[in-house]
Amino acid sequence: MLDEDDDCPELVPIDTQPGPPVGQIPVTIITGYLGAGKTTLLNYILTEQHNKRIAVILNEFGEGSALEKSLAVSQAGELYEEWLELRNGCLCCSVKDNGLKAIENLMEKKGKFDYILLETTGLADPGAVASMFWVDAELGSDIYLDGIVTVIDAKYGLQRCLYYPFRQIAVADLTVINKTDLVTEEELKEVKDTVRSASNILSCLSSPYLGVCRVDTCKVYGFSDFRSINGLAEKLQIVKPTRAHLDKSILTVTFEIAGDLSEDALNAFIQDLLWEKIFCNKDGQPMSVIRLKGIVSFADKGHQVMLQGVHELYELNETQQLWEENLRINRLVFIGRNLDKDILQEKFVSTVLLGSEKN
Ligand SMILES: Nc1nc2c(ncn2[C@@H]2O[C@H](COP(=O)(O)OP(=O)(O)OP(=O)(O)O)[C@@H](O)[C@H]2O)c(=O)[nH]1
Ligand SMILES: [Zn+2]
Repeated sequence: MLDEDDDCPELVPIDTQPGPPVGQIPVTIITGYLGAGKTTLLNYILTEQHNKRIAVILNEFGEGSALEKSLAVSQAGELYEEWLELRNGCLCCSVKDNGLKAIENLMEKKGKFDYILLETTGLADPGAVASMFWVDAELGSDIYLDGIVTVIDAKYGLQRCLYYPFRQIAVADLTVINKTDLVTEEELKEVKDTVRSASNILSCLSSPYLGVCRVDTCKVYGFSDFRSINGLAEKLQIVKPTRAHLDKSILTVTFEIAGDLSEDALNAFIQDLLWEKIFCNKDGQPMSVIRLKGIVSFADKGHQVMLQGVHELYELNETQQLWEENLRINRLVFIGRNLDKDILQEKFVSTVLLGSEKN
């Protein structure tokens, strides 16, 4: 059961709020750093009984886009239907035109929705995404910004004084502190204090595990009762970005390799990478992985296995998805610093891929 945090302020109606625009569709932005639990929250909302037509838009970008898309599909089955593709990969510059067009196309194809949920990439500045909605409000669009939900990883989210999480908290209408199962009460308190100091959030929730606990989904969308677009504009004024663009030191490496893997060797590879940090790039700097995703094939398993990693934590779970006959392609996405594709791929092939020693 998800506890509403007693210490957090109650939802308070904003006096000057104009009320939800009549006949328009609310968009809720779900943001949060790499691996915080955004997709887990989305999956939860979508599988919950709600009698609402909810469209989901994933804002993926960069080199790993196609791969990440396919990973999201396998994770969520048929729930995800549309992706917001950004041509030049930089959210701040390109979202305004592309984003609205993607949403309007989606509605043309699928009819009207009750709600639209938009998951931003972990490195997105949600303010840039949000601003496209209020600018457009004046132009009479069919959609309007309902609110911003920020998911915080209680274990890793605030640890490293990261820039993006703070900005993401600052613009949030609702902060969901996730992964509280991974921290002590004291650590959780620290996270809550930090979240509060970084924002004037209307409400915050903490979730022991979004994947299994019940989130009161009404709190995650349907903000229009208590917030206004003007309020957001004001908040964004206060938290003007000091860096306009994505963190360039964070790289994405992806590769695809056909064949079966040794499960033990894969575990050893991941542990060397995430725990021992023994892999270095060509300049001798240790690779540091923030996020790891993959679909992998083990010889004795007919189903695809999903790999998920966030900092030092990782898990391998068998999915419902069967491999096609003779078409087993391992797909991996690494996001982090000092990553070198050639070195990672060579190490992976030589140590993890079965039969590679014969090649
Ligand atoms: N222990 C624990 N793990 C969680 C919880 N919520 C999510 N996870 C795990 O965290 C990992 C990342 O979750 P996602 O929902 O994919 O995170 P995300 O924010 O969508 O990730 P990106 O889109 O890659 O930035 C997965 O392995 C989840 O199973 C939680 O409450 N507790
Ligand atoms: Zn996600």
